[in-house]
This record gives sequence, C-alpha cells and structure tokens, in this order.
Amino acid sequence: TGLSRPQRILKAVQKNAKKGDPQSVIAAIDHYCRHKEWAMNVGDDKGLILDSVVMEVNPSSALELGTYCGYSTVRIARLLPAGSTLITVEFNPHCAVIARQIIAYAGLQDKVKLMEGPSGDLIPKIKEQFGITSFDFVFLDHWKDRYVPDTKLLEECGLLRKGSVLLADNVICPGAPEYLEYVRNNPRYETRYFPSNLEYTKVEDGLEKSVFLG
Ligand SMILES: O=C(NCCCCc1cc2ccncc2s1)c1cc(-c2ccc(F)cc2)cc(O)c1O
Ligand SMILES: [Mg+2]
Repeated sequence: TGLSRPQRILKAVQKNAKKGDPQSVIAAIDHYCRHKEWAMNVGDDKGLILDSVVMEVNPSSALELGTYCGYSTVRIARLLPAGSTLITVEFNPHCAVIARQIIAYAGLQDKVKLMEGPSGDLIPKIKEQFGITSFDFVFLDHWKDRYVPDTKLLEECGLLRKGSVLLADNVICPGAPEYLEYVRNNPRYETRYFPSNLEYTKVEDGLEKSVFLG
C-alpha cells in the first residue's frame, strides 16, 4: 500500500531540509503540503500567529495537545529559551514515530518530551512524571471535542496558573464551538480571536488566545 502521508512528509523533510535547522524543516513541510498534498499542520499563516504568541509568552514550560507529524512542535520548540521544556501529546502511535524523527531532524529533541496516548489519561500524570508545577503556554490542536474537557482537566490538576496562555487551533474549521462558548463566557479567562485561514487553503479559520486569570 506504499507510504503513509506522515511517512511522505518525513521523506520530504529528509530530502529538502538541513539537519539541525528548524526553519528549513518548517519550510520543507509547508512547501510539500501546499504543493504536493494537504496535511493538518497548523501551517505557515496560522504559524506566524503561533510564533508571535510563543515569543510574547516566552514559556519555560509548554504543552501541546495533538502532535501529528511534529510541525507545530518544531515551530514552538525552536523559539523556547534554553532549559525550557515542551511536552507534546499524541494519540496515534504511527504519528508519534514520525514526529519523533522530524523533531530529532530539527535538532530539538532535548527540548521536547513526546507522550503517547489519550490526553485525558496523560494530563493527570504530567506533574509527577515531569516535575512540572504549571504550564506557561498550552497549544490545543487535538480532537476538537476534547478542548473543553482537557481545559477543565488542566484547571483541576492545577496545571494552569494566573497568566497561563491557552492558544487553540481550528476554532472555526473544523470548529470548536463548545470551546469558544466555554472561554468566551467564563470570567476566569480573558479571550481573543485571531482570524486567519485553514492551513494551505483560503478557507476561513483562526486561533483563540485565552489567558487564565486564576
Ligand atoms: O482533527 C484535527 N486535528 C486533531 C487530530 C487528532 C490527533 C489527536 C487526537 C487526540 C485525542 C486524545 N489525546 C490526544 C490526541 S492527539 C484537525 C483537522 C483539520 C481539518 C480541517 C479541514 C478538513 F477538511 C479536514 C481536517 C485541521 C486541523 O488543523 C486539525 O488539527
Ligand atoms: Mg489543527
């Protein structure tokens, strides 16, 4: 049956990117997914918004829900200060295998911890497993109907502190209506929508940035 889409993305990175150069890994994936075959990376347009929020927060501890091939993992980790950690959670073992290789190709394996499994099971284990008290930054990019339960779980596990920043992908397409409802009508969040477009298309999508007020 030939290679999977994640395997074809990895091949494009190995062919067109320079080892240890995260920017070239990002460019290789964007070029492949724009000109050869679409894939559900956050992409270059929304990626610029992701970059600016990560740079503004300058997180020591970051969490990503939904790794896929590691594109946004590389985007985030390349901007993290030395000594900081990005934990990324992926449900699909095949994607995890590819993502580990793409993260390593970019030379960012020392900043990234990839956890395989369902976010609902793994979030409660993060404190004890990694000695993390709270996250400065969370990127939500997994199943859209998990955004609300996992945000509540992060609150309940004491993994958010006053000022923690949540950034959610796909709030328009495929859409996360319950999540928008949750953060926009919740006095414990200061929330703002950043309009953009669905990766590699002209379809409207955007990111919702929400600051936890404690
Ligand atoms: O589903 C998407 N992303 C989640 C993949 C699921 C990965 C995980 C699920 C899970 C559960 C529990 N714990 C850990 C995890 S990790 C997604 C889909 C589209 C899209 C847009 C238009 C289309 F026509 C078709 C797809 C665009 C995007 O940017 C996406 O992020
Ligand atoms: Mg997404």
